[in-house]
Amino acid sequence: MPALRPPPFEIRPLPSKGLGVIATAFIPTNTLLLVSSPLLLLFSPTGTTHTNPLSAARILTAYASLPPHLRAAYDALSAAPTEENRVLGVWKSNNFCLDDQGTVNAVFDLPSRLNHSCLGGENARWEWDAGVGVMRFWAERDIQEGEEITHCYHPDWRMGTKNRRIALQEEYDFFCECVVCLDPSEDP
Ligand SMILES: C[S@@+](CC[C@H](N)C(=O)[O-])C[C@H]1O[C@@H](n2cnc3c(N)ncnc32)[C@H](O)[C@@H]1O
Repeated sequence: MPALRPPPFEIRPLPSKGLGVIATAFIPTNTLLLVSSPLLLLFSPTGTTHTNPLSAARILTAYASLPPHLRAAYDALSAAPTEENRVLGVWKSNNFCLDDQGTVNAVFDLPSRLNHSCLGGENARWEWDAGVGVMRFWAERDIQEGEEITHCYHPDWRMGTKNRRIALQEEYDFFCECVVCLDPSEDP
């Protein structure tokens, strides 16, 4: 199934989140939102984790070998503020771990503009098609016009808002302002 053309969303600046993706029309559940090839794809036979990430040297070497148009797209992405090296900052902010073992990691262009929502607040999901080498994003539920399209960066975290925000800050370098964390009725 091809993704909708023109896409039913646009990238806009959002308060406290940088850029984000906003639906420009009603999007029914299970709509294919986008299909994207990696800008930078790295394999790690032993697998990566938060505490055992890819080495800076591997990321920098791979970045240096990118053709100029892919490097420009990579450079345009947002970067984690605590990384001194911007290439590493972009990797930290935007890399997707594409398999359960952490052996395939990649940065994409448009998928990088989707902000995070903690579990229950997200409305999109992705899959990695290793055979074709593309990521596909789908509407997880009906999305209303004007709603932000988000996915859950770390669905395993089922803890109170305070602890989840600390964990997100440690792993992803941002203070979460998602709908779940902003809901005063949520478990603090
Ligand atoms: C993958 S990028 C998402 C797109 C990004 N906002 C941009 O401007 O390109 C991840 C970064 O977006 C911001 N972000 C994502 N989800 C957020 C959230 N729930 N609350 C606050 N900032 C968020 C953080 O700066 C994070 O490092």
